[in-house]
Amino acid sequence: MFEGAQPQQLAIAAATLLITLGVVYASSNSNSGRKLPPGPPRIPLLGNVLQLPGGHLATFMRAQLEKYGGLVYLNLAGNPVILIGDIKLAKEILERRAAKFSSRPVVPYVRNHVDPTKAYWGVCEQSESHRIGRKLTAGLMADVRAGRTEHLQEFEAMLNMNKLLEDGGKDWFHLMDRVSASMVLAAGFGMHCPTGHEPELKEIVYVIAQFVKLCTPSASIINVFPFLDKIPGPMPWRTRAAAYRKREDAIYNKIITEAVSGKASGMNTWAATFAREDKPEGDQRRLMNQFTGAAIETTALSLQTFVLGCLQHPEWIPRAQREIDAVVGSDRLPTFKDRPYLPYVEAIVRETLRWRPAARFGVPHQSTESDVIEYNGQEYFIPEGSIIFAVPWAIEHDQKRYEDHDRFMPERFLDAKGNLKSDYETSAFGFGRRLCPGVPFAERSLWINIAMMLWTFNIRKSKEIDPKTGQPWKYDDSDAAFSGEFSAPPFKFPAVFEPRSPQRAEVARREWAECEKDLNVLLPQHKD
Ligand code: HEM
Repeated sequence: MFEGAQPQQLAIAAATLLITLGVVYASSNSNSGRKLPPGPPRIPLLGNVLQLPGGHLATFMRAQLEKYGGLVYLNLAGNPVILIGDIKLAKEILERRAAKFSSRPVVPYVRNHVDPTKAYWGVCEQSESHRIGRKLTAGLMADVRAGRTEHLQEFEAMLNMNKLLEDGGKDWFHLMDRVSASMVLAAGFGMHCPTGHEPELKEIVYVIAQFVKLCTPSASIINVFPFLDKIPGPMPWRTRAAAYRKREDAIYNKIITEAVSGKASGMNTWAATFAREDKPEGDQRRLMNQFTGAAIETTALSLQTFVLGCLQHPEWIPRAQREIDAVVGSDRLPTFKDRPYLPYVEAIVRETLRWRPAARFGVPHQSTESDVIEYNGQEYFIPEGSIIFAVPWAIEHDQKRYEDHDRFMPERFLDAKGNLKSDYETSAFGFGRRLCPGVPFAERSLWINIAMMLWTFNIRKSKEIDPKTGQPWKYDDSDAAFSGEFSAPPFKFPAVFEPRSPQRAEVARREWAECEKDLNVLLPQHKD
C-alpha cells in the first residue's frame, strides 16, 4: 500500500471495526426463545466481546467456523453477529433473501458528521445514494465488459513491466500500488499517475486513511454516548469532522472538475458519466469517491498476493509460461485479444482471489428483518439487525471444495482438458445487492498484469538480508504474513523480477516506446 497509508484502506473497514468492538448500537431484537445458530459461550451483557482477538479477526472467524460448522452466532455487547463459512449458505442468505440482508451497519459519528450525505454509498445503509451509485456503476461496467477500458489497462500494465525492468523489481511492491491506482484513476478521472507519488494521489490516499480513522470506535465519544451530540456549538467532534470533509471535498472537487470541465473533459471518464446524470436535487458526481477507496487497494494487494504465490508455490509457473508462449509467442506482449485462449491465466486470477482473498472477512451486511434459516437439517433464528459476515478466509478454504487448500494451485480451476471448469463460485467479491460492482474492471486489471508479468519475467525470491534480523529474508504466507485488518495486504517483502530473455526485455521496451500514450485516445471520446 502507499507510503503513509493505514493498512485498512477501504472505508468499508470502518464499520467492521466498530462492530468488532461492540459499539454499534444494539438493535431492539430478541430471539424470543427461538434457536440461534451455534457459537461460543457468551457472558452476560458483553456476550463474546472478550473473546475477540486484538488483530487477525479473519483467523478468529475461521477458527469459530471450523469449530461450530458453517454458521456461527456471536453476540457483541448486545449486537447479534452471524458468521457464514459455507458458500451455498451465503448465497441462500445474501442473494436469495437479499431483500432482508443487504443493508450495512453504520455508526452515529459517521452518519451524523463524517458522511452525512451518504456519499460513501458502499458503506452506507440501503439508501437513495446507494441505489443511484449502483445504477450508474452498472452502466460504467457494461462499457468495461464491452472492452472499452482495455487499451487503457494494457497501457498501464505495459508501463508497469517497463518500471519493473528498470529496477529489477527493487520497488515492485510500490509499482503494484501505482499500476492499480493509475488504472482506476485514469478510467475514473482521466488522471494517469506515472510515478505513484503524485500529490493528488497522495491526498486521495490520505483522505481515505482519515476516513478510516474517523470511523474507529475511539474516534468520537458520541459513538459511546450519543446524547452528547445534543450539545450545540462547535464541539471537538464536529470541528474535526468538518475539517476532514473540507479536505475531502477539496481533493474530489479538484479531480472531478478536471474530469468534467478541465483537461480530461473530452474523455469518457467515469466521473463525466456520473456528472452527466446529475439532477438538481442531488450531486451524483460526489458518489465517485467510492471508486478510490474500494478499488485501489484491493487490486494492488491482489497483485502483491499473486507475487507471493509465485515465490512460495512456484511449481505451476512453467506450465503457465508454456501456455502463454504457445498462444502469444516471443515477439510481443500478451493483450486482451489473447484472453479467450489463455484459460490458465484466468485460473491464476481465480486462485489469487481464492488463496488469500483481499477482503478476508468480507464486508458486513446487516439484516433489516428477522428470518429463519434451515442449515444441516436444523432451523435457526436470525434476529433483525444482525451483522452478517460471509467470511472468504473460511469459505475459500473449505476443504470439501478445495483439496490442499493452502497451496497456490491454479489447476484446481481447470478440467482434464485444460479448460476452465464451469462451476466457478467465489466469495471474494461478496454477494447479492452488495456484490462488488467493480468485478469486470478488477478482473481485467489482474489478468493483464499477471499475463504480462509471466510473459516477461521469471519472478524469484531475493537473497537480500532482512535489515530487521540481519538474516536472509524469511518468506511466509501464513496468516501472520498478512495485515490482520479488513483488507489484507501481505507485509512488504522483496522479490526479483528477472527478464526471461534479453529479447523479451527488448520487446517490452519497444512496445512501451511505440504505444499510444494519449488518454484522449486510450479512453473512448464522449459521443455527445
Ligand atoms: C481485486 C479487486 C477487488 C476486490 C477483491 C473487491 C472486493 C469487494 C468486496 C468483498 C466488496 C463487498 C461486497 C459485499 O458487501 O457483499 C466490495 C464492494 C465494493 N466494491 Fe469492490 N473489490 C475489488 C475491486 C473493485 C473495483 C475495481 C471497484 C470499482 C471500480 C470496486 C468498487 C466497489 C464498490 C463501489 C463496492 C460497494 C458496493 C455496495 O456496497 O453496494 N471494487 N468489493
